[in-house]
Amino acid sequence: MKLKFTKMHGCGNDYIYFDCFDQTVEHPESLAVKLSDRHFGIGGDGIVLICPSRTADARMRMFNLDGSEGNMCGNAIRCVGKYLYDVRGIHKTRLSIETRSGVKSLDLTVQDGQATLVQVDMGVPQLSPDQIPVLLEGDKIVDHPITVDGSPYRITCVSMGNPHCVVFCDEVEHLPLSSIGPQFEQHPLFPQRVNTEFVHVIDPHTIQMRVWERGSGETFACGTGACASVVACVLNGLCPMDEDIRVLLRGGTLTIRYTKKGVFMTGTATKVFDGTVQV
Ligand SMILES: N[C@H](CCC[C@H](N)C(=O)O)C(=O)O
Repeated sequence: MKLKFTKMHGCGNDYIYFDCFDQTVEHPESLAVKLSDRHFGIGGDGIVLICPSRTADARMRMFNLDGSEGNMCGNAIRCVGKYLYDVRGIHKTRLSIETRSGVKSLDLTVQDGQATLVQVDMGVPQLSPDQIPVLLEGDKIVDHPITVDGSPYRITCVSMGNPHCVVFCDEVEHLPLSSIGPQFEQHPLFPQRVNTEFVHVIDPHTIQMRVWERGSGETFACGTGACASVVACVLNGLCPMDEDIRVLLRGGTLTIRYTKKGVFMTGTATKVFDGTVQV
């Protein structure tokens, strides 16, 4: 069977997108593993299905590199918004997209008939340990000491519809992420595994972040992770609320604002190419 796809990325966090309005994708879990391979497949951090929805303009499903289904993806949702506007011709600058963690609202900036910048209302972060989930006591987990692979770390935990653990570091460029990332991901404190952000605060309005994603490993950016990092910065008194914070990622920059109403993420969405694949 042949499937049409579009390769898109948000700050270098790249996925293979399938339009499921017109075609059916069977076994997305195994397809994600096969097609994400950067040597034997198309290459990507996973796959995303853009499906019809009864309650929103579209429904999105995302599958990590290992085939596991994520609840939410900040970089993918911006690309889905761009796809709906540019390709499916839904010419509204406010779009709603259904995810496994609820319906999200998007505001598009359009230039020359194409969506360039997308702002997403990412909702209110969840901080209680059972909602993240993390097996620790308390109403929130802020600057909490844990041991990972024999070394001490301090973690702040946030759910942005998916679980995140934020660790503050003096620098992130030289971190051996491929060895410490999996130790966090598989740590027994996180029964559903976890996405881990390593954050260096440059100044109260600028942070640098690297991420080890549950199910995909190190990616060039993580939208939900950037939001979780800014929430963690506010909880630790490192960044202000209600102001734009720039999050510098390996593949670009996202602007995050944490307000009482929720977290707002703004960033680009980029199409790379269209293709057809035999599956
Ligand atoms: N890259 C994504 C997150 C993928 C989530 C996934 N790794 C999980 O929670 O299983 C983002 O931009 O938010």
